[in-house]
Amino acid sequence: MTARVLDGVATAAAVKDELRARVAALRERGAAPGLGTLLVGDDPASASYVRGKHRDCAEVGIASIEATLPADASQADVAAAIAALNADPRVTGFLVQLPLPPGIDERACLELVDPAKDADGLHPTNLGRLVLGVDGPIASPLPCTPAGIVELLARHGVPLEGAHVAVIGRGLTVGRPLGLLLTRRGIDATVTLCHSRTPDLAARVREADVVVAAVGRPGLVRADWVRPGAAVLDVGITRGPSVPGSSKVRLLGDVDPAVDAVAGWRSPVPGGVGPMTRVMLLANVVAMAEAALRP
Ligand SMILES: Nc1nc(=O)c2c([nH]1)NC[C@@H]1CN(c3ccc(C(=O)N[C@@H](CCC(=O)O)C(=O)O)cc3)C=[N+]21
Ligand SMILES: [Mg+2]
Repeated sequence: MTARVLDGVATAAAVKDELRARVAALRERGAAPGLGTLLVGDDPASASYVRGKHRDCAEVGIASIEATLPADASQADVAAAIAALNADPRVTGFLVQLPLPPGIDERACLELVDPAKDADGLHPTNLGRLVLGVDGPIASPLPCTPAGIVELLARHGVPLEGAHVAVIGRGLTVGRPLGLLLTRRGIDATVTLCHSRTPDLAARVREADVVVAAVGRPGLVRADWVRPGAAVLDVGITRGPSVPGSSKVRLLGDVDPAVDAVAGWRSPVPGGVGPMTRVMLLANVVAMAEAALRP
């Protein structure tokens, strides 16, 4: 067997087409959506992700507003930049690119974002709404990677209702909110949320119809861990050694490529969950701009 590909590039393109029409409708009503980004410091991977987000915005007609601060910015500097984005009428949604430099309190910064402009869905109010399972008075933004994973599976016809999902990783942006999303009424998966202290991780993965690996350890999920036919989603991205004779670095996922011989579905790295994460950010910005028009 060779696993079928959960194609994040094609799926994100289809979602973008739908968003383009909604953006055009918003513009006609004088409510042009705008994404703000705050990048602190000069980590090359973070800078490249932020550039990618602005490129995505241009593709669907969303304005983008870039704020940057130097690596030695203080907590007060970051707080002031967040306050400016909260107040900027061009910005209908924004994100603070993570990770922030050492010495900056990430959680404190996330709490300063206006929940109605929280494009990442990581403000405690929005995470709380995810726990409660309600859509608030504003369209509650969902964390982008979990939302992208659910969308990627749905658009390939992989069922979640009644499925047993093993999520590996309990981080703020992926594992923890994904567990909450998958167990919502209407999605109805059963979730085992695994982490670095889970005894016998291989056995937990073997029980799963759907496996999501979000750890950042290359090749962690091995072929003999995977139930034949399972869907395996790879969220890990580790920059490996450069490709010989090229300036390009190899991107390594958390899933051993040998899993392809066993799994029914697999999302690749690159080209799987990453593009879906990016497009769900756009979807949040559009939904928040639409919500801002409602009385
Ligand atoms: N506030 C905040 N929100 C985030 O959503 C956020 C963040 N901070 N910090 C970093 C992580 C990481 N992340 C990725 C998004 C897209 C790709 C992506 O498109 N990856 C390409 C490969 C791109 C490459 O690395 O060369 C792919 O998988 O095909 C990867 C990683 C969002 N994050
Ligand atoms: Mg189990």
